[in-house]
Order: sequence, then structure tokens, then C-alpha cells
Amino acid sequence: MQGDGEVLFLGGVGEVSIGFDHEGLSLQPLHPELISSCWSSIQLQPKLENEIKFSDIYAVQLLDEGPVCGPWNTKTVIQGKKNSEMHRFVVHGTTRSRKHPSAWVPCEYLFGHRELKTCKSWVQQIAAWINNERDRPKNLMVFVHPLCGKGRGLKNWETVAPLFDRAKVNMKVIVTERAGHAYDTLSSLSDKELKTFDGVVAVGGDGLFNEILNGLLSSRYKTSYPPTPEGFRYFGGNENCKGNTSDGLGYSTCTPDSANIMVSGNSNKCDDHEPLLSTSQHTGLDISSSDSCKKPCNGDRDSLFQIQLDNTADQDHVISFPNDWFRLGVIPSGSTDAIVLRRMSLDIAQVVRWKSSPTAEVLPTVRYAASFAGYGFYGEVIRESENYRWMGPARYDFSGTMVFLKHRSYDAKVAFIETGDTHSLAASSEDATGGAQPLQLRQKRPRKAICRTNCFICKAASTSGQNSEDEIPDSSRTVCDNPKWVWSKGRFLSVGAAVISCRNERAPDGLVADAHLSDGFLHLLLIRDCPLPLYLWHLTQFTKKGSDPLNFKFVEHHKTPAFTFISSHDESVWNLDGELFQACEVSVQACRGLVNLFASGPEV
Ligand SMILES: Nc1ncnc2c1ncn2[C@@H]1O[C@H](COP(=O)(O)OP(=O)(O)OP(=O)(O)O)[C@@H](O)[C@H]1O
Repeated sequence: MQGDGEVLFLGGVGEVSIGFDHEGLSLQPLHPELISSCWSSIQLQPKLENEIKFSDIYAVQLLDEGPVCGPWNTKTVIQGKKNSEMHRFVVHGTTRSRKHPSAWVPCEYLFGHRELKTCKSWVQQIAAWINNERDRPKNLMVFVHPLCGKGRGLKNWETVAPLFDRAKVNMKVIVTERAGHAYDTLSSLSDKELKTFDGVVAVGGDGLFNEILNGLLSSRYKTSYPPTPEGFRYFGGNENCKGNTSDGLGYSTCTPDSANIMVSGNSNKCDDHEPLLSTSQHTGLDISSSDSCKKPCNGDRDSLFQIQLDNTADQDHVISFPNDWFRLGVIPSGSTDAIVLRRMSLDIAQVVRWKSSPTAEVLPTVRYAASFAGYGFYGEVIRESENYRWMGPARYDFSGTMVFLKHRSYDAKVAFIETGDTHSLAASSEDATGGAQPLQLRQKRPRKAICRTNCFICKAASTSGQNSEDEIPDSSRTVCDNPKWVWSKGRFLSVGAAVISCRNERAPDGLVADAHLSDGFLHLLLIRDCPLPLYLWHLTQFTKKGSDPLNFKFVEHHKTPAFTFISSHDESVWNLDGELFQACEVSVQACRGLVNLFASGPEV
């Protein structure tokens, strides 16, 4: 630590010796005996840490001369002055919530000194240190869904907006007026305009975030379609595809030609300088078709970016999206959590619908999901819940019960790329009998490696793209150079793919406790038809922390980079991050670390 020795007065604590290093400020109370009994009882004050990290500080302000309180019940004379009047500055930071340790809440440290120049000097230094942190956003686009949750969207935004102001973040705030507003805004924005922002923040629920994700990616992200298994109807060509069209939801679809090359949305919404035209059109490079490409998409943005740079005269205007800088943030409705000034990459599921119903024409339509894509039970709950919107969030419990009692199952064929990391005991269609093997008799499942802040698995996955394969093994790449497809057929209560663990209050471990945020894999969950009580048993396991809801004979769990789903009917729908998507044939792939979030990782 440097700077030791400077003594400042800290509100609620008294005199502290303050120092700093490249990570943050160190604080040593000179009279710890005075604060031990009082500090922790002041609920609004941060718990006194010996260090305030610069990454936890979002602003610093010089204040007018004024009072700084000493420790509880002490009337000390400090620096020759009564503690009532001093020159002051305040450090605004974030700290762990006491009630919910996984949440971050704003906090303030009020410092005082008898010399104005000492306060000014600390303010300047701290401002310089935090401005030095490159990751801090300066310009954000914010979408506020005023009706989200119980209509708390605007209130939540009003609570957190002052924090952004204090942090000197410029914001373009758009209060959504209708469903699709955020999608339309983002998809119609030119890349040049989008480039003026460091990211987009959703003040709303999963639905708004999903809109933002799709608005950002639909016309911009170009990659091959997900790989499909041999024998899949469209393997080897998309000759049945029709032209570029809208699917009626305002989201993008592709022409068969562009589809064979790259997945992208309406090219007429692209940037003025056409950086988003199909790469092959620019370069003549041979980009393999979707069907011949067996590699999962791995967010290979760098190579696309490079191609565009090589081929465009005015390089200044060419920034492809998504990119490593641009980040997405969420301020969940019903919470006052502030956005975290950090960076974390997130896998995204790219869902290509080949056909919406068995009789429909083949018309590839692309959607993206950040958390979950599911068919059957999961789709029906959302569909049913639309009839009970008036109930508010309780509609999900109600419709969940209704759908559960109907106990419908669906014929389907699912093919997935095998990675050797499967927890299934019933991978063949013939073994579609219901029944749960007693938990204690099941094979011993490997210990779960939970994704946490600084997760080594996600880090290894992200760095493996930049290193030689000798240095860090990359299982997804190895698998997909030579994919082995496994078919699973039968009657399913649900087919779902979790991109992340999907933890929530109801399911403390989520759907898949050991899902990782950016390892490039989906967790395919195939729930075969089984007696209702067993299904109930399985579902109730999700509500208990530390249980093993996937350890049933009728449950298959496959960790895979891609899968294809075919159903010969249109009895059910897909649920993509809580949004309905009618489809009977889809291919899904994990796009590794495709977007970056303002977040530091799961706090579990
Ligand atoms: N101003 C608006 N009016 C109506 N719908 C909107 C508006 N803004 C966004 N939407 C749509 O409302 C849907 C739900 O949004 P969101 O998930 O953010 O809120 P929510 O309270 O979690 O809602 P739900 O419980 O329905 O998921 C999304 O499809 C979103 O596109």
C-alpha cells in the first residue's frame, strides 16, 4: 500500500489512516475500539471493509464544508476541530446487501479533513483512478418497460437513474410504448449510431431483455446455421427455402441463399456502409454452408470483423456487432439492484426454425435466447399464462398447475451432438417407459462444478480461442470437428435447453445447477412421458436446494453444443426466454460468449 499515513475522518468511524494501491483504497481506523460496537448497527452505512476497491467505486464528489459524524455516541475533537464542521468529500460505491448477499447495493463513504486542498487532492486522485478503468461505460441506451412486473419498471428506473448521473454516464432513455418497441429501435439503428453507445440496458424482465438481444443480433450477427444431423430433411441443401420475408412478429428471417452462407436478418436495415452484407459478397471467400459446417458457432466475431476491415475503405465506420466492448445490462423489475460496472461474457442460444408447422413451407427464421428454449410443458405454461395476464406474476403458478394436470406428451425426434458428457441412462426411444430409479441406486454423478464469479471453466473456454490448442484443451472444438450425432425419439413431456442454470427464487439451483455462462454448451433436457406422480416428484425436486431433479430414469440430460428437434405435429409451442415461438422443426446451437454483460458473474 502507498499513501499510508494520511489521516482523514470517515463518517461513522472516526479517524482513519488511508492508503492506496492499484486496486483500491485501504482504511485503517485509528481507534477501532470506538467503532466495533456501533458501526454494524448503522444499517444504511456500508460494513467497514479495510479496502474499498476502485472497481466498486462509481463516483467521487467534493462536498461543501459541513458535519461529519463520529462513531456512535462519541463527541470527539478531531484535527483540532469539533467533528461538526470539516471540508468533505464522498466516495460513492457498491457493496453487498446485508439481507441478500448476492445483491449489490449503493453505499457512501463520507470523508472529512480540515484542509480543503487535502480533500481536493483525494477527489482528483480517486477520480483519476476510476477513470483509468477502461471497462467503465460512458454512453448507454436504456429501455424501460414501464409495465413490467407489477408496473414497477419506471419506479425502478427512477431509483437507479441518479446513480448513472453521478457516475457521469450519458443515457438515452427510451420508455417502451408497446411490445416490439425495443426490438424495432435496435434493429433499425445503423451500426454507426449503435457504435456511439457502450451498451444497452434493459429495465424490465426477461421479455424485454430477449427483445434487446434479438434487436441487436438479428440483422448484425452472421454465422452459419446450426449444424444438422445426417438424415435431417434439410441436410445438404435448403432448396425449398423461399425468399427474404418477415415472419409477422417483426423479427428477421433469411433468404435461402444467405441462409446457406450466413445467418443474418434484414440486410436492408444494415449500416450505411454495408458492413453487414454477407461476408461472401464482400470477399468472395468461401464460407461453408450451414449443412456442411459441422462446427458449432463459437462467437467467431474476430474473423468476421477482420474480413470487414480488410474490405472496407472507410474503416472508421466498420465496427461489427456483437463485439467485445458492447455490453448488455439488466436492471430487474421489482429490485433496486444497480448495474455492475464489470464485464462478463454470455453464451447465447441461436434457434433456427425450419418450419413453423408440418404443412408450412421451409422458411428459416432465426431467434436468440439468453437463458432457455423449451418445447411442450415449458411452451404450454407460457401459452396458457397469456389467458391470465390479469393475475400478474401469479399467472405462471396457475397456468403451470393447469398444464401439469393436463399431462400432455408430444411425439418428437431429437438429435444432439454427443460430447461424452451426458447424464442420461435412457438414450434410446425404446426405453421410453416411465419410472424413476430410486435415487440411491442411480449411478454416482460427477461432482458439479458450479459457475461462479471468475469461473475457471468459462475462462478456459474463452481463452482457448486465443491460444494454441496445445495450451488449453477446448472440448467443444474437438467434438465439433468430428461431431457424433445421437438420436433420441419418443413421447416427451418437454424438450428444453438451458443456456444458463436459470436459478430463481422457486428453483434455487436452477434447472441445471452446473450450467456455465460461457462454456459454449447447452444443457438439453428431455423429459420422457411418465406417470403424473413421478413427474410431480421430478418437478418438486427443483424447489429444493441441493437436490438432483435430473436424476430420474425418464430424464435425459445431455451437455451439447447443438441439437435438432423435429415434430410431425404442431401441438405445442416453443418458449424462448419466456416468449412464444411456433415451430415444429428447429436447430439450436450455443454461440459461445456471443454477448457481454455488465455483470461480474453468479454469486452462489
Ligand atoms: N410498453 C409496453 N407495453 C406492452 N408490452 C411491452 C411494453 N414494453 C415491452 N413489452 C413486452 O412485454 C413483454 C414482457 O416484458 P418483460 O418480460 O420485460 O416484463 P415482465 O413483467 O417480466 O412480463 P412477463 O411476466 O409477461 O414476462 C415482452 O414481450 C416485451 O416485449
